[in-house]
Amino acid sequence: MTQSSTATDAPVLEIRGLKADYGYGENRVHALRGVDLTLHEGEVLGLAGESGCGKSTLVYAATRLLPPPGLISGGRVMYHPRDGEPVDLLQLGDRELRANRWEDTALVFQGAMNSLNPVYRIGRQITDAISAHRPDWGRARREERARELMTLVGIDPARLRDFPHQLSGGMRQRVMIAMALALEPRVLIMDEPTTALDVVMQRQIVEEIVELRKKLGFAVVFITHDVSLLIEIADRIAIMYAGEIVEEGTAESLYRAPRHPYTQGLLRSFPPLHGPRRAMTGIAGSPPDLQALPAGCRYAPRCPFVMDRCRTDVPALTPTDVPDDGPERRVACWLHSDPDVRVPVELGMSALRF
Ligand SMILES: Nc1ncnc2c1ncn2[C@@H]1O[C@H](COP(=O)(O)OP(=O)(O)OP(=O)(O)O)[C@@H](O)[C@H]1O
Repeated sequence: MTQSSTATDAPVLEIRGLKADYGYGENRVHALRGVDLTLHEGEVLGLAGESGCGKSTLVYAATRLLPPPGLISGGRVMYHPRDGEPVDLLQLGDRELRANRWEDTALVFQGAMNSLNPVYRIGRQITDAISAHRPDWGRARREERARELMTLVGIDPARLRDFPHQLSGGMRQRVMIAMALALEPRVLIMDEPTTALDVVMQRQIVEEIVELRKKLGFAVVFITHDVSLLIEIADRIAIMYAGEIVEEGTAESLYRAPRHPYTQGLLRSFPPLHGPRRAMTGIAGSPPDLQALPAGCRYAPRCPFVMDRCRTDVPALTPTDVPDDGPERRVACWLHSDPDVRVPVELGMSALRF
């Protein structure tokens, strides 16, 4: 868990009722089903869930980068600038949106390192990217900034003269992170930024991002399947299932007492990064087909604690019935929102220790 967080209570991004679909008519898939999520200034917010649960769709929709056939079908994404009134990113015109993008919100996506142009030197690619947003900066200033950025992500600035193929995968991904940080954004979105790298390199880069965040104070949305990694690096975690957030809370509280049976299952699917080894049991079954969702709770068919009500009524994401959890801790599960039902034993989660 992050020890010296720079998080504050001030919201930077407030996602409300966000809905997104893929395709039209009968083939339409509701990939986001009304997501509410707030990112606070300076925090690391982790987003976890199995493949296909909508993590990427959520961040691409929230930044208006959702590629066709994706379509936003409802909701608001309020961005709170440093000065001035909040704006709904979904209502901005193209010009305002371009200005917001990258200056305020930067994105490093899965496999970004492969998007460097193979025929240009790294230095040129960084300075070109800077000049697109800072046309008034002279060449010397742009080059100086490029050197600074390379140092920031732990690469010798002499490598600015290299072509992409002369750098390792980890270095290329660092270059992409450097580019994302070029304009000192307030929000850095990272969609599985280290998936294509070996585990040692993954670990190094994740640690560096957390360090940079402390130094520069930006907020991070970090997407991964690996909830154990998030427990180490995130301030808060949101768990997604079938296009919805099903649990949200501080990393510490989610680790100590995961409330949603899906969160419990995810935690048992990844080895903890520290502490004793334990058996990984995973989650039986697979996520539902988004075109044929079960009635009631979407997780009911896989849930070891399923009750009659779960098969008919959809649970809302609400504060839990456990007084110690506080209002920030929310879960969409009848086990925790119905006062007539007792919370099950924590499935031996207390055996998990760092
Ligand atoms: N181009 C597309 N066309 C149709 N449906 C899509 C498309 N992209 C995504 N989807 C649907 O949206 C759902 C959410 O996908 P998304 O990529 O957001 O999930 P994810 O949680 O980020 O998965 P991963 O971890 O594999 O990246 C998927 O289940 C899929 O059915």
